[in-house]
Amino acid sequence: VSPCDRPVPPTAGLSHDKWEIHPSELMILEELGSGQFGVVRRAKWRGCIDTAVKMMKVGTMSEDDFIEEAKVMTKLQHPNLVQLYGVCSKHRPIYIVTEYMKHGSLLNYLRRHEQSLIGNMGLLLDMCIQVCKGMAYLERHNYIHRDLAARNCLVGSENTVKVADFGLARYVLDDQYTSSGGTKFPIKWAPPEVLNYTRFSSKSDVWGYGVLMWEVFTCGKMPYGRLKNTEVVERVQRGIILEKPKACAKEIYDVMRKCWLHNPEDRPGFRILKDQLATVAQGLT
Ligand SMILES: CN1CCN(C(=O)c2ccc(Nc3nc(-c4cccc(NC(=O)c5ccc(C(C)(C)C)cc5)c4)cn4ccnc34)cc2)CC1
Repeated sequence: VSPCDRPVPPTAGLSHDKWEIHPSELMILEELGSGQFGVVRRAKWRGCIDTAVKMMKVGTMSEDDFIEEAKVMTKLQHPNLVQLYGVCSKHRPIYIVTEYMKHGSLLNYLRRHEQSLIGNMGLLLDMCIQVCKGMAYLERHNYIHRDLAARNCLVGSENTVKVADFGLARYVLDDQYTSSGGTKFPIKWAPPEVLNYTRFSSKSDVWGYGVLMWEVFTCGKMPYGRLKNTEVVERVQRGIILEKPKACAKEIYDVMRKCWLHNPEDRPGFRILKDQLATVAQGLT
């Protein structure tokens, strides 16, 4: 049986460091995007498995800590999580090799397909439910994402949506990104306890999930429009929340609002959210 017909091993498989991938196994192809973190390119692994390879610019992350954590991340396997296949850590820059998602980020997908998506509440809700399932799996494994947003979810074939880069934020060295006062900190997706005490939890991920739902039902609008981060912090502290998107049914907005309850304990967990959204989805058909 050719390797291309065998089911994709969730990790590098055979070698004793099953999370270590040898660069010779990768055939690097076109660039998918880039940023201050480095470059992402599509690649064929072992001749046939489509992957995305993040080539992390030296100095952007604490590499040894990440490589240690990669052993845990490769064990997180769910249909709505972008699978980490392994890392190439014997050279610099290190490569982070994941499954390939052919339609790119959920944020760009929403913006590019707004015309065909805006009236389709059922499809938008299904995207939210897929993300919720991936997040419920992470919650069950006591794994906190720390940067859940539409930009960090990816779209594959048949409108599959998966959560990407879970936990990666812990290894970013740029304190403009990691500290809540930094210019790159995702303020608009952060709850009060993160803004004030950097207290991350699955319940702070739930707040970010509420904002992701808002992004989905506005087809990729920027939350709080052009408000400056300081103005958003002030509003969030005062309990002012995002308004209901036009294309969103009231019972869906009611779920979003629960994600934005001031006290983390009052917010539903992802398991509860999944059931509530499934109930709303039944009501729509
Ligand atoms: C018809 N359209 C044509 C245009 N288009 C594409 O070019 C396109 C197609 C597929 C793409 N797929 C992926 N793209 C990416 C990708 C692309 C660009 C940038 C990034 N960025 C990152 O991965 C990234 C950025 C920042 C950070 C920290 C936490 C350090 C701040 C961590 C990670 C990822 C990752 N992937 C992982 C699995 N699949 C993909 C991305 C783009 C989409 C389809």
